[in-house]
Amino acid sequence: MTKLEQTLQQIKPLDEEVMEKTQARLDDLTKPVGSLGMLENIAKQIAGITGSVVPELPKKAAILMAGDHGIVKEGVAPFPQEVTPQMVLNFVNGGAAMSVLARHENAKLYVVDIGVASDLPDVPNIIKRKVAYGTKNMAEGPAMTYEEATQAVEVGIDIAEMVIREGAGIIAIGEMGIGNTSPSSAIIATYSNLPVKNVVGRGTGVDDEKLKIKIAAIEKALTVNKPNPKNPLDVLSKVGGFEIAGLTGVILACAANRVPVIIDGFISGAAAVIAKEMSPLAVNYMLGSHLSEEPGHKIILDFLGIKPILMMNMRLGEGTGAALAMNVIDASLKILKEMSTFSEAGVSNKL
Ligand SMILES: Cc1cc2ncn([C@H]3O[C@H](COP(=O)(O)O)[C@@H](O)[C@H]3O)c2cc1C
Ligand SMILES: O=C(O)c1cccnc1
Repeated sequence: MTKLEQTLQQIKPLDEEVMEKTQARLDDLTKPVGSLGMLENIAKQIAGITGSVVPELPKKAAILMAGDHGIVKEGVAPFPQEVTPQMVLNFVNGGAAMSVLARHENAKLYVVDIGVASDLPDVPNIIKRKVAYGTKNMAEGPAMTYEEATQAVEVGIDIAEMVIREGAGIIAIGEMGIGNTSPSSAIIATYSNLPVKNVVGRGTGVDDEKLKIKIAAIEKALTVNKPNPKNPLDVLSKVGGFEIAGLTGVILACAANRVPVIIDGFISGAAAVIAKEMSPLAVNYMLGSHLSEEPGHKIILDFLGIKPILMMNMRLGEGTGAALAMNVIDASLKILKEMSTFSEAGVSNKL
């Protein structure tokens, strides 16, 4: 059995019995039943994931995967491709938005080169697991081979398992890759059955003219490759990306190891769509972090059936929304653990 097959087999439903006990405790805390809304749902979900009625605050980590995209040759992105490796260095040097927010949340940031188109310097803290030097131009043919896509998913599984072994109890996912809103849009178009123009957005800020070029390039990629939605690896290899595939692996490994995984924005969401198609049970292990400004993100969250915690008008990626949501998730676990029950506090319950 391959590592991917093994991981898929290991994914089990949430622990319903534990969740019932957690719900009973939540209902016994000094507040009207359900009045803490999503804070209660999050705590209950994490109880069901971890199998602990009152989970401890988990050690936090973030995994950021970086890869490049052949489709940039079509002119789909306003920034040049060299920004991908430049930002990888910025992440490990501590100056990127995600570096700041991961520090703010006390989450260890793991930065992985899974498919950057150039060689990165030998500096500490870049995890080098390059599958290839960027994807091929999907407007002309498949972005990756089937084997490369499988390998990238398995790199994601490896990295997540390493991070979990190092003690992480919750993992935020993020990405960096100039052009990656295009493969993400292609994935969403495939699974939503909506026209490309309805799922695509401006990414890092294409103007009206470039938006037309972007839509045409994605439409061409779908026509040329005819990804088969029944086979998520086929979709991933034909119109995906290395960092997207890696994040799919991270999500699946989190689900297999009963670790909550926080989904970031549009691109992380596309990875989550593939993970759901590979294992519908994996969705139970996902927490939605925020609603991105990228219009297709709502379509993704609806497809996954998960709710965003925050609305911050953000559209950056990197895992920034997922990191920020950690604050709320910690708060939900503190509510479950630290609030008094009616009897403990001597507060009269509902008549
Ligand atoms: C400086 C910079 C930092 C970023 N951090 C994340 N992204 C985000 O923008 C890219 C996707 O948008 P598009 O498809 O339009 O290229 C990804 O790298 C994503 O993570 C960035 C983009 C830039 C330019
Ligand atoms: O929502 C995201 O993740 C996003 C949106 C635009 C550009 N980069 C990332």
